[in-house]
Amino acid sequence: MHNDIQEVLISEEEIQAKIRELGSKLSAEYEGRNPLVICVLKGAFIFMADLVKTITVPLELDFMAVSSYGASTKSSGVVKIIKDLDVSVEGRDVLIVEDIIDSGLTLSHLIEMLQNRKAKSVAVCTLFDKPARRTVDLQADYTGFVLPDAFVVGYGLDYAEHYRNLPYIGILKPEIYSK
Ligand SMILES: O=P(O)(O)OC[C@H]1O[C@H](OP(=O)(O)OP(=O)(O)O)[C@H](O)[C@@H]1O
Ligand code: HPA
Ligand SMILES: [Mg+2]
Repeated sequence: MHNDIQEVLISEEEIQAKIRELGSKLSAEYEGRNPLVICVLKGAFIFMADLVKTITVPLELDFMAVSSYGASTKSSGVVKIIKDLDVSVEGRDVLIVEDIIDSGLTLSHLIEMLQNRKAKSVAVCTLFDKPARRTVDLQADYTGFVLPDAFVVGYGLDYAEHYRNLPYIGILKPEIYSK
């Protein structure tokens, strides 16, 4: 285990098993529909890579980079688009892939934007959800794990850009935040 981690919440094996489950649900749902799968960078990059390998229907993918946390454990409330999509979503079945839903601000902003751009359907698949922290009314269509109200890192999730490469989800030692 990484020296800065106090506790592993979800192991690598549990994450991978859950992703296979999500992949088979999504494969059934999107049969014959050629979805456009959108990865919300940076956090969702590992989940996206593992998830699409478990989806068996033809699909296309694209990437968007947004940021609302910066080097903080609290959302700024302002969702900044750092990189927009390369392709049009008009008339497409869009599946947004997120690592985590916390306040819900990032996703509610994205969903509204994709609907304004006339996507045919917009669904959300998130690996982690912290419903206790929601400030807007939002629910994912597919959820991997429900988490307690604690700041977590690993499997794509960062604290000040670190720990994204950990293959599990963990809680940082408190002294790391106060450095
Ligand atoms: O529901 P919310 O409160 O909006 O929080 C969730 C969002 O916050 C994180 O991204 P962040 O802004 O930290 O960017 P990153 O993915 O580049 O780390 C995470 O990856 C989600 O996109
Ligand atoms: O718990 C979290 N960890 C890392 N990034 C985040 N963005 C929203 N919630 C979190
Ligand atoms: Mg972040």
